[in-house]
Amino acid sequence: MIHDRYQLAFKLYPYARSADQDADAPVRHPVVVLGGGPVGIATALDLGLQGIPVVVLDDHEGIGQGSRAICFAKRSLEIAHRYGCGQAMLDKGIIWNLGKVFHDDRKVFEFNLLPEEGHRFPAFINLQQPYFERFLVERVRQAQAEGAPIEIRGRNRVDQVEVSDGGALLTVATPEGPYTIEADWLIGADGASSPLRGMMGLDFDGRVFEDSFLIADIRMVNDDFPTERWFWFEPHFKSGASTLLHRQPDGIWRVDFQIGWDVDRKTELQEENVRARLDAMLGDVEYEIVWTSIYTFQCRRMKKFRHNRVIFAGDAAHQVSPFGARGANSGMQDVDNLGWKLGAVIRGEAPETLLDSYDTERVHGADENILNSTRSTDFITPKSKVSHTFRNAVLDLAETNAFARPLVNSGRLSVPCTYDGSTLNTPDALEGGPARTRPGSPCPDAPVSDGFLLDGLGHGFKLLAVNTEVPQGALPVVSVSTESDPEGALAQRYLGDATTAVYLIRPDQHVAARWSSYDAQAVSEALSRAMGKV
Ligand SMILES: O=C(O)CCc1cccc(O)c1
Repeated sequence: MIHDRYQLAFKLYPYARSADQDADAPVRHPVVVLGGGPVGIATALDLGLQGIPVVVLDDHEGIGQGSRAICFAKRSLEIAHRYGCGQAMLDKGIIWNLGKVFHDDRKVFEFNLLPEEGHRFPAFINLQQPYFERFLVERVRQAQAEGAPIEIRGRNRVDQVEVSDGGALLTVATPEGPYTIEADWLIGADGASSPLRGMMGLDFDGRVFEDSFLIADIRMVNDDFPTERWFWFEPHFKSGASTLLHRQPDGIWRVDFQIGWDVDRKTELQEENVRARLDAMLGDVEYEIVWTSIYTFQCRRMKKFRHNRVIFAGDAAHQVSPFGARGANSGMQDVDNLGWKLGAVIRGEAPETLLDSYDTERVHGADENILNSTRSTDFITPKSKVSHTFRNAVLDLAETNAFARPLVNSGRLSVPCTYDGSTLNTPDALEGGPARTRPGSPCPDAPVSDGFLLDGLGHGFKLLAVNTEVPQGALPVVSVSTESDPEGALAQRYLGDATTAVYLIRPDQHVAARWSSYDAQAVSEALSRAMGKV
């Protein structure tokens, strides 16, 4: 029997009997993904679009209710765009770049997350997680129709895993009884409480935060709040020790109230108690409560994300607080990193050890997210009288003194990390090159003659030639000229003080190497290193 753990927002992959259930012996698949959330489906899309057969197993038949993650960062949209569904997300989402911070009844300061032009995507969109997931699944359906070997099996719950050097044997429960399948590679994208992690006896290291937040998603018409992120420390309306406000599509607003550790959840979630907080905040405004929930959080990660042929991604591997929106967004960066590496290993183009770099690079990313998340949580919820006094002094100072503003931390919002020190990087050889595009960096977008740079980079290794000639050879070349960008964004992001540049770009659009001119031997060595062959 398979019980629902939650209600569905969209039923997208109803149970259907698979031929594997009637096979005499367990059928073997190159990749099995556990979990049909954003990370699992994006992994399937990434691999399926490379032509690698993937089976996704999920114990539900679609996407769970509740808006949950609502802030999707520029990098997630760029990744989704490469998969073919970023524009649909952008069209539905609420675009925002600006954040405002308040203390009591005063505005302390505001910040712009994307203070420069020349990017296809904004710093953030707000979009309910069910929509984000639905766009991914709809793209899977389209890709399947075009021949991508992706299968999503709803109401398939993995109850047992036997891991071996060559992969894993899975026992899968279905409404028609259990069956077994084998996987060369098993991806654990089964969420924060990952049953796979439990079955393998693996655990987390990290910190539990003793505080609770009440989420209320409400439908209201209120143009007094613009499309910005508003964060109040100790708000004058006293609905919580802090309060966060975001606008979502469909006239919905997300309010997070910090309500303390020692709370009775049932009482707090009673409608009259939720309304009391909202009324104090909103005054004489009509609204309808759409969804409420209480969350606590932890900042933690698994020691290792790769366990031979089993690889963990997203919340199954690492968790942070919601502040900074680093949860779902870092999961998308995991997929971006894993997809091309696993594809190259399965095709026999790279050694299996390339996947160790997934571990080191994404552990590095998780540590950066955990550090940021921990710092913002400590600032939002000071743990002693002294730190509370210090925190409020910083807020007071920041109101009139710009130097204090970087110390205010209501959540540092998600940006992709730079893989400094990665063994896949070749030492920087572009004299005068900008720091933001040093080896290991995610490529910033830029305007080019026919649109945006990242569209041209697409998937697969590329050579990016800026103001110079590179012969077509083993790698596709993307040639751009700063003449086509009178505003100078391309030059600023990719040349700095140099006049010409050649970049080796990885399939996840991170810089692997850069030089001032083309040198076939140097490119060939850098490519080998980026494929984990050196
Ligand atoms: O603005 C932020 O820092 C994140 C907002 C957010 C993200 C996910 C859930 C949630 O309740 C708030």
